[in-house]
Amino acid sequence: MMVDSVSAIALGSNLGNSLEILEAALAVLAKTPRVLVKARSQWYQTKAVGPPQPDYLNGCAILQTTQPPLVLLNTLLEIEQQFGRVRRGRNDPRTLDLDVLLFDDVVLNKPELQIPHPRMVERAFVLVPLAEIAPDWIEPISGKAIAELAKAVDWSGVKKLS
Ligand SMILES: Nc1ncnc2c1ncn2[C@@H]1O[C@H](COP(=O)(O)OP(=O)(O)OP(=O)(O)O)[C@@H](O)[C@H]1O
Ligand SMILES: Nc1nc2c(c(=O)[nH]1)N=C(CO)CN2
Repeated sequence: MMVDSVSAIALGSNLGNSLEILEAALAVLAKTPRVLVKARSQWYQTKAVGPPQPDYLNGCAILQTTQPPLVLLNTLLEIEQQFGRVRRGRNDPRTLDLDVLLFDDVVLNKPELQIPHPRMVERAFVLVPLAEIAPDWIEPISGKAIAELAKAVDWSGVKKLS
């Protein structure tokens, strides 16, 4: 029997027409077999974390899926490629970045997939949009709710797209 799981994902873009790319990526996800888009946050304009580069647009979505974690990761990587992401170094500008943040209460530590996303708890550009749509979800490593984690980070680089 296939059991549905719930996953939180992060979307980001800082190259090209980011708003169009992010909307199109969500549309592709919504048409993907065995994936339902249950909720989506607003888009946020965020100061780039890491080396100097253009601001990002970031947002989050909640998916219901029967795809296991590694299959979902592959789905996301395929969509990234569809939107022309050229992989350079970590933290380089990108047309589309899709990350798995949470997957039920799974903790996974494979080289190709870490869940929860190890850097999510320190990233306002993830926690602020995620708190909009999943404030009560407990991040299983810290044991803290997303709303609580969001309160603990600096929101100054994150503003709702008007
Ligand atoms: N939770 C996860 N979500 C997405 N990719 C992950 C995750 N955990 C590990 N990875 C691996 O990370 C690889 C590189 O990801 P990517 O280039 O998007 O990193 P990044 O976005 O530059 O950095 P960051 O992970 O800090 O956001 C992916 O190919 C994937 O195998
Ligand atoms: N504001 C912001 N900064 C980043 C982002 C991102 O999505 N938004 N992604 C990064 C690498 O994944 C590095 N820095």
